[in-house]
Amino acid sequence: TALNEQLLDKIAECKISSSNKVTIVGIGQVGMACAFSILTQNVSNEIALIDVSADKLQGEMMDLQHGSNFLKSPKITAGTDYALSAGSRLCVVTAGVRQKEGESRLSLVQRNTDILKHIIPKLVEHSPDTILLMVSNPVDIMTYVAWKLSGLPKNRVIGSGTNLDSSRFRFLMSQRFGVASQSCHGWIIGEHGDSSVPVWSGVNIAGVRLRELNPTIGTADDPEKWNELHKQVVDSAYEVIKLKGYTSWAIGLSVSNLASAILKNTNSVVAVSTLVAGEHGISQDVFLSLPCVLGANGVTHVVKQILTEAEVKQLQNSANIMHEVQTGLKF
Ligand SMILES: NC(=O)c1ccc[n+]([C@@H]2O[C@H](COP(=O)([O-])OP(=O)(O)OC[C@H]3O[C@@H](n4cnc5c(N)ncnc54)[C@H](O)[C@@H]3O)[C@@H](O)[C@H]2O)c1
Ligand SMILES: O=C1N[C@](c2ccsc2)(c2cccc(Nc3ccc(F)cc3)n2)CC(O)=C1Sc1ccccc1Cl
Repeated sequence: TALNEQLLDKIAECKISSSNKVTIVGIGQVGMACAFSILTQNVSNEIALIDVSADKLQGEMMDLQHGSNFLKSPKITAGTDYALSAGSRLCVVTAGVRQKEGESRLSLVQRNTDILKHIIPKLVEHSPDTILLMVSNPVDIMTYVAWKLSGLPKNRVIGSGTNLDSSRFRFLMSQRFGVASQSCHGWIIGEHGDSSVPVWSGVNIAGVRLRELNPTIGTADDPEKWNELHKQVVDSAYEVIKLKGYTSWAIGLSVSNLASAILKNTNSVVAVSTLVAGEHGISQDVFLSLPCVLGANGVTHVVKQILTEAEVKQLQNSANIMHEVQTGLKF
């Protein structure tokens, strides 16, 4: 008899799938950092990789599989066929094309929209109950496009939004105070990237608001120039690109953290891009980041922050810009 039978007494069939399957579409720098973070942090042990380049898929799958001995028996599959994604609890989309030299933002958005037209419907076809987590840029617009293409309810279509912006902000805060980043509380909301909004009134350590200690914080006449912290969040993104050509580790860890909230139903409050129509006087169907309660059913609550008039104005301005770009898109 075969060695297998000599060694093992079969009791029952193995289950095909655990209940924590994650599909990652786009296995570039960001997609693979997401996969690696999710596996090494034991957020999931079932990952499907999907892309357009078959060789890269096979290579990345094999390379990850070879690390199985150091992980919790991961099941890693890879291919160009979306049937591989069937039964996913979460689908992370990092597929996209890079801005060409001198390419306009709108043309990049249309090219990335065209890519999503092929990706989103197939993900939903194979996993109708999935949650979509968009990372591709411009992420707030791509999350809106994914919501329209998927037909999923708004709680199950999420963008990584200002999650990375906020984590960079907290890191910079931790550097200035010499306190762990996880003990530095600060929320960046609104549009991901250059036009994000730091909510200075809420920046605190152990509940002690910096604004109460220094009422000029975040304004131009602050002698300690704390608004530099937000500017550094933006500048450091450009700095990393200049130095290594892309970003991967921080966004990978940020996505792994969001995946953990969803798969473990932790109901964590996180900054993510959600449909903000009805919040802070915004009426358009646009996705921007606010503090959201995130669990197994996606975004179940939005925290109603008390914002200054200036902060609300910035959000409404971003909403108008998003809306304008969205109406210019061909689906
Ligand atoms: N939201 C954020 O905070 C944040 C941070 C960093 C990067 N990003 C964005 O993430 C995206 C990916 O960045 P990257 O550095 O990994 O880029 P990359 O070029 O390294 O990877 C993109 C991947 O998408 C794949 N792809 C292209 N067309 C596809 C299709 N039709 N179907 C499936 N896969 C397809 C490519 O083959 C490639 O592997 C970019 O849009 C980038 O701007 C967002
Ligand atoms: O850390 C990054 N790197 C990117 C990047 C990664 C690979 S190539 C460029 C980056 C860095 C700097 C600018 C920028 N702009 C951009 C705008 C619209 C797009 F569709 C794509 C990119 N993007 C992508 C991105 O979103 C980030 S976070 C980021 C960017 C700008 C300001 C603040 C933050 Cl927190």
